[in-house]
Amino acid sequence: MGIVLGANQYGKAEVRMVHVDKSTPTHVITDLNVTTQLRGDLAAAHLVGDNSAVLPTDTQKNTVYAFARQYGVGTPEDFALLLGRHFVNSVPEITGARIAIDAYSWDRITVGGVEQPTSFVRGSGERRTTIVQLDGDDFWVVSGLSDLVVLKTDGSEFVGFPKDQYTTLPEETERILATSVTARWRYSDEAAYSEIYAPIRKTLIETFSTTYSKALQQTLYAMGSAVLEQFSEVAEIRLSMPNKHHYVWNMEPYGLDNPYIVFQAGDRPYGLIEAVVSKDDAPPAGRAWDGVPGFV
Ligand SMILES: O=c1[nH]c(=O)c2[nH]c(=O)[nH]c2[nH]1
Repeated sequence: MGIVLGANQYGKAEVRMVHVDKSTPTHVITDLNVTTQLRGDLAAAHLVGDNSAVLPTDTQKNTVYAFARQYGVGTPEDFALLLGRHFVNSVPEITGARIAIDAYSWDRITVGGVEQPTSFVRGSGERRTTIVQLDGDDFWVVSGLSDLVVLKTDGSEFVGFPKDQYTTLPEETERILATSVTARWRYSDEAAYSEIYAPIRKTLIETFSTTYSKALQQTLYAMGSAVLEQFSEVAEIRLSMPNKHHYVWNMEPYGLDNPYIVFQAGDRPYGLIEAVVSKDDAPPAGRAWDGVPGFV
């Protein structure tokens, strides 16, 4: 029997780094969670404990802080590319890298209607995300967001589904539609990451709102299509959307009616709707989706 080493990568997971840009009196805060993973010819490390090509994960962590100080951060995509290129050029045996960054939001505190330049309140749990893959000089950028929670109280139905002996769900022409959107998209060209993020997020939210929903599946597809139609740089978008069920609470035992006014917010289980939506002439994905969890 022979034993072989398969695919491997290593790095520092979840480096929490906060950068404050103080170049103007109105400070700008960037709060990141950075994961670095390197790959290449690391057989000697695994097979015989030869660490001559193993850039320590501790050094990778320090590089995150040092680069923030030396170069600033900019967009998560640009910072990930900066780090990845550095690591790929650091040790001859290291030929590839995967840098994943989640960005947490801070909103400015307003006092008496005036935005404070140096104090912040943590934003929603929503995160801006990026995963950058590098292989030598080649690179792939996936941008996205997660935990974008949206809800609508009208304009949603779910009817016409098959019924068998286990079906108890009533056909509903009125319901709350709510979800927590995780979206990731890849580009066909290099994109202006700082400019494109907010408009894509806005398109997702607006399409959720304006689409009359016959199912969360249809809403998901409409959201993905809208992004592809409006942004020529985006080749493909993947969406994962839990159906955050809201159950009409039965008031009959209390002798009250309940015309979709009072709901029980469900926790678990939840429907989980996921799809890839892409342009039919999208360039090949290459390594863009390698190791991206939580999608079809
Ligand atoms: O939008 C929905 N899609 C489903 O697939 C589904 N299944 C279900 O029970 N409710 C819903 N709602």
